[in-house]
Amino acid sequence: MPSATIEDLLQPLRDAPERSAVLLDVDGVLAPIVEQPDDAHMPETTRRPLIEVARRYGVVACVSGRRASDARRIVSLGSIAYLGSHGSEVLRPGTIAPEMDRELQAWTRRVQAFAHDAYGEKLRRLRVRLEDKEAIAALHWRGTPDEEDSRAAIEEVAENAEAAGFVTHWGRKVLEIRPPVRIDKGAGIVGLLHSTDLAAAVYVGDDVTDLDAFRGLAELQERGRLGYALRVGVRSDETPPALEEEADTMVEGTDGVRDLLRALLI
Ligand SMILES: O=P(O)(O)OC[C@H]1O[C@H](O[C@H]2O[C@H](CO)[C@@H](O)[C@H](O)[C@H]2O)[C@H](O)[C@@H](O)[C@@H]1O
Repeated sequence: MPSATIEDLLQPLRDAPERSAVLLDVDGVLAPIVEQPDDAHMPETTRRPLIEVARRYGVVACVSGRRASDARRIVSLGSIAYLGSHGSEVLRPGTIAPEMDRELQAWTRRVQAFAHDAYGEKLRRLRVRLEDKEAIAALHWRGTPDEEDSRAAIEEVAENAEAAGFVTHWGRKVLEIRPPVRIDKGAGIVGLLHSTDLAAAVYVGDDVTDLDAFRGLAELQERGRLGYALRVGVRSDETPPALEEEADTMVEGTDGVRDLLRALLI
């Protein structure tokens, strides 16, 4: 039996667009991975079908590890929702101020103080970059002169962070130092969609944090809020094995995502 094409898998969404949700991760999905997080951008060839998808489908949202406002800056579309800080923040369509999880917000000063102390001479010399996401601090080593040494130095920081009671999370050449509160893209999605009645939804992601989002779709199905769910992984040279295992299908890089958006419009 030939395996189903992406068009076949998207058919339940295309059959009922106004009762379907299109949920997209940002970095590595809509925006190609680049060395400097500030340089990330979404190509115009992806932006065009995304605008049309936002017009046609009932719910369209970006679900990112970045601050919600930062995700919106990159995608630059005001008519859709943004779930930031891995689902802990929501920026609703047309609004300016994001709603942030209060428990998470209460940790901001403690996380920033730890990150300030940890980001010392050694990490600066290795050219590791610190990204301040308020209640989450991220240390990036992509493109540093010695990525191996940088990662080793960051591993020490991770040990200290755990010992100090924070939670650490490894992503694509990035360590996140997080408060010990639940941070989960799946919970964010369930929060956004818990009162809807959706025929179908697709989630597209490229990293381990997106597995929670896959599980969020399953939770909505269990609660009777969602019919058909499609989990799409985006392949790269950094694909975590668990993503391939849990995805219903894989597409090739950000070009594959652009093609998926186009296929939603056929
Ligand atoms: O959930 P996402 O939208 O995929 O966000 C995950 C992280 O994305 C960013 O870091 C990643 O992309 C950078 C730009 O391409 C790249 O330089 C870095 O190596 C990647 O880890 C962002 O900076 C993080 O805050 C997000 O958590």
